[in-house]
Amino acid sequence: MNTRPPQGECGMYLDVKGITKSYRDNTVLDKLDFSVLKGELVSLLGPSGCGKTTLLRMVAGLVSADSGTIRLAEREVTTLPAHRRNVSVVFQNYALFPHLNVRENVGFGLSARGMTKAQQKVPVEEALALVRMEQYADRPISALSGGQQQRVAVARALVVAPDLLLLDEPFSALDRKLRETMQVELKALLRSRGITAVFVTHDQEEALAVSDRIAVMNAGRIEQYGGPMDLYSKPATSFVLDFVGMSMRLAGTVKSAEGRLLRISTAYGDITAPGNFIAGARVLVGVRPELISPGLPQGSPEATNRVTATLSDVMCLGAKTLIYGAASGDDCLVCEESGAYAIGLPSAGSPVTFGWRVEDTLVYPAEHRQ
Ligand SMILES: Nc1ncnc2c1ncn2[C@@H]1O[C@H](COP(=O)(O)OP(=O)(O)OP(=O)(O)O)[C@@H](O)[C@H]1O
Repeated sequence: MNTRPPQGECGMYLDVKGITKSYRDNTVLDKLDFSVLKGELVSLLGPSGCGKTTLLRMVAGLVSADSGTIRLAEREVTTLPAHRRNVSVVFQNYALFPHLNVRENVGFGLSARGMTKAQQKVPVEEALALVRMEQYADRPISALSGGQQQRVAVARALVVAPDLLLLDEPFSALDRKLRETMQVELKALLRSRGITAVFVTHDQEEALAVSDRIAVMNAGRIEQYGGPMDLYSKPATSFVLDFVGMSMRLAGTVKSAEGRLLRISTAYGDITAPGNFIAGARVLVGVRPELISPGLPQGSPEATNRVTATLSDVMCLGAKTLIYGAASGDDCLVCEESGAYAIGLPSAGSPVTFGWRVEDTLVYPAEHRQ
């Protein structure tokens, strides 16, 4: 159930404005703006070192900002210490207390708030029930699996009824299958309780799976902030194209520009694309692999692009097959077919044609920040 209020019915629940943070001459966050609506599940996605954890810890009150403001639930919290923000954090390593059992771990935040063991009983049992760990209440932490420890960490975070739940790579220590199960479970749990949460992850599939919106971060700034489909189908920058999902990527030079239609030369042939560049501009052409066919796509020839290369590899991944063409430099020639498409394809070394629609072609300036 989606308990997220429709946009416009409430103001920003978390509102981070103009945040800057430097360590000596290393600017980790650069005049960053970031906001979350009440009930939203948002991911901070980006490569290692881009500043995700620093932003999360700043919202939690564990790191101070050099400048800028943070408002949460209609309160200015910029200089409030962590324990006065009513924010819970689930850390990557769970940070459970090994000398306490499951029940004592979950009740820890309530003890810190002065609640007696008797007063804690009901909320702790409710929190354990939420994560389906009631039967483990008396177990020592050391006798739990990784997934069970993660559930305890979530129960401990939720038992204090936080205004905001922050999760720093919460699934990264789990194997792929368990991670996927936990993503589905946690998303359903947060939705059903209307909890506002911010996840930090460097895993784009995880961000796409769990989030209402994703903020893609690069070098201390947010490159794009939007819904998973928006980011995937309309990446605002070549960095987002690269970081979210796979893509065919070709370096090119604009030969001519007529209205909004560009003619671009690439190492594999000329193509046509919509865009706003002048002749001579160096560009990066991007196309999502599932929009490309090995051979001409359906439709009129004028509406299609076609490049030819030598088939270099075919990877059958079960539900889909990736077909690669030999490419030079940073170029990547790839298309995706559903199912075990490899049967009947020419062998490596044969020529292969990649075809796609003009309107599915994305064009960016060639230079971009790494
Ligand atoms: N206490 C600190 N002192 C000095 N530099 C720091 C400190 N904390 C973080 N940094 C630097 O800030 C930058 C951003 O770190 P941060 O942990 O926020 O990145 P991240 O995007 O979360 O990366 P990862 O995915 O690897 O955790 C890095 O260059 C890091 O070395």
